[in-house]
Amino acid sequence: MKIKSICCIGAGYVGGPTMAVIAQKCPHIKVTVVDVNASRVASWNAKDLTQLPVFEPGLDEVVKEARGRNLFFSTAIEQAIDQADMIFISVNTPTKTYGKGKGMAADLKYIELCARQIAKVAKQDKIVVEKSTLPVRTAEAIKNILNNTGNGVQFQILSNPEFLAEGTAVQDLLNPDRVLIGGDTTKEGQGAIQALVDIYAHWVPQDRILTTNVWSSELSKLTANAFLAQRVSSINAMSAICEQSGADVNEVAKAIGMDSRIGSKFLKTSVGFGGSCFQKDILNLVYIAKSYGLNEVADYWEQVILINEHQKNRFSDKIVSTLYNTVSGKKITFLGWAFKKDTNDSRESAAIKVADNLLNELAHLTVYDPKVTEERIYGDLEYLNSRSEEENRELLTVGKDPYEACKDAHAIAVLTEWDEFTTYDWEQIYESMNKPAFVFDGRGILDTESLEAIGFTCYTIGKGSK
Ligand SMILES: NC(=O)c1ccc[n+]([C@@H]2O[C@H](COP(=O)([O-])OP(=O)(O)OC[C@H]3O[C@@H](n4cnc5c(N)ncnc54)[C@H](O)[C@@H]3O)[C@@H](O)[C@H]2O)c1
Ligand SMILES: O=c1ccn([C@@H]2O[C@H](COP(=O)(O)OP(=O)(O)O[C@H]3O[C@H](CO)[C@@H](O)[C@H](O)[C@H]3O)[C@@H](O)[C@H]2O)c(=O)[nH]1
Repeated sequence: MKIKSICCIGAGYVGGPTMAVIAQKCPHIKVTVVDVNASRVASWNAKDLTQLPVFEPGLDEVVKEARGRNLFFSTAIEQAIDQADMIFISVNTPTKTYGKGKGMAADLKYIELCARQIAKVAKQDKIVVEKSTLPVRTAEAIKNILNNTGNGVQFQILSNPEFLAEGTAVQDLLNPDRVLIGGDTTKEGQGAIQALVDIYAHWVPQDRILTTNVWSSELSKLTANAFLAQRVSSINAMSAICEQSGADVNEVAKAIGMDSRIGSKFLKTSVGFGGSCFQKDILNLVYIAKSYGLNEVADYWEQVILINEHQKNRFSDKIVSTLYNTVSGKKITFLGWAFKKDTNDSRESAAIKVADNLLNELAHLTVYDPKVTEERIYGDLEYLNSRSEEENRELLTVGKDPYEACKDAHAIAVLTEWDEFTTYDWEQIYESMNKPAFVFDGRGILDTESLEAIGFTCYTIGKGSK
């Protein structure tokens, strides 16, 4: 089957960039990305490309090339479903906040809504592709809904999880380690797999396109995230031992990473991993393990989350204990709020928890982040419900200029590894601060030796005292 028209439901961090790259690489395919969120769709259609709802290096160029040619963003969901041969479901699958599995299981209500909408609208056979990250065997539920329309339309369900990381989304999409496609072993299933393989083959070498059964594909996505997050928690656990023992976690990471069996990636210690995926997907895995009665397996993976919580708390505790056990009324400046550099996304960012802990101690926080909006920062805090909206706004201000933000601070805490933080005039910052002036580097990006030469007292995560 040759695909002429694609619809993607969900114009978020995955749907937008993924479809933009497919449209760029396959100019003969019409790609329509639809969303219920009209303002998000309007931002994707903005003339000024700096207003795209997702900030990703290089994305503006891809959108500029394809938008209006064969890439469209729209709220006309039914029309796009009707016209498409292939429909990607790329909606959010957050952790459930209610009922059975609350705080752990994936909330599949948006997925089910999509399946029902496709079932209602479709008049011709279609291939439905799970792009969202889903619990293993979700395709079964989607299939059930789609196969019970009674109108004779045939659906093939594929699993095609996305492995892009934010901040490098365009690079990851253009040059993926692998593309994973799971489908039925039937003739029709294999035909659907081939149709999707043919799309990716426009730019991805064939040997990097991996096909499996649906369940392996669904579970591989959760497994990949669990393994990646587990590496971060492992090195973060070691960072605590390094601080006590006088070892340097960067030296330890380098030493173990040179072992080709271990490898060097994902061994950078930090104030804790964030992002919309790691925590959500591991909790989902824990829930799945528990639902199969595999409690020991569930406990094993849950520990990755518990260490991550510990790391964030350890960082805020360190700030409080170093500032003579009280931060009440003291100005502390956060450099960074995003969960990693080069993204405007702050979902589950470690900064949120560290801020919440310090606000509980009545610290006065000023946050400067090059990309995260003020609205989003307050939104992140309000979501926690730890105090009233007014109290959050009283205790925390959002700075527009880093030098202004650091002025009169007792301490600076680096929460995100933005490159620009390393280029600041740190002497000027030092002059403007309260003394003693402290720097807490939660990302290990600053040159502590030169900061100490200026007069700062520094703490770097994972570095013991000499
Ligand atoms: N963010 C990432 O880096 C990343 C990477 C790989 C996989 N994933 C997975 O991809 C999925 C999407 O993640 P995201 O970060 O793009 O989420 P997102 O919240 O940025 O975007 C999802 C979009 O879907 C829309 N939507 C929800 N229900 C809808 C419906 N019924 N009809 C039309 N639109 C609807 C929402 O309005 C929203 O704009 C999740 O399952 C996530 O786990 C995310
Ligand atoms: O050595 C490291 C690597 C990462 N992190 C932190 O871990 C979090 C996640 O980083 P990263 O994985 O780079 O970004 P995500 O966009 O969350 O991407 C992950 O989650 C996506 C959503 O499922 C997957 O598609 C990607 O493959 C997977 O890397 C961030 O807070 C990072 O700062 C560290 O602290 N140390």
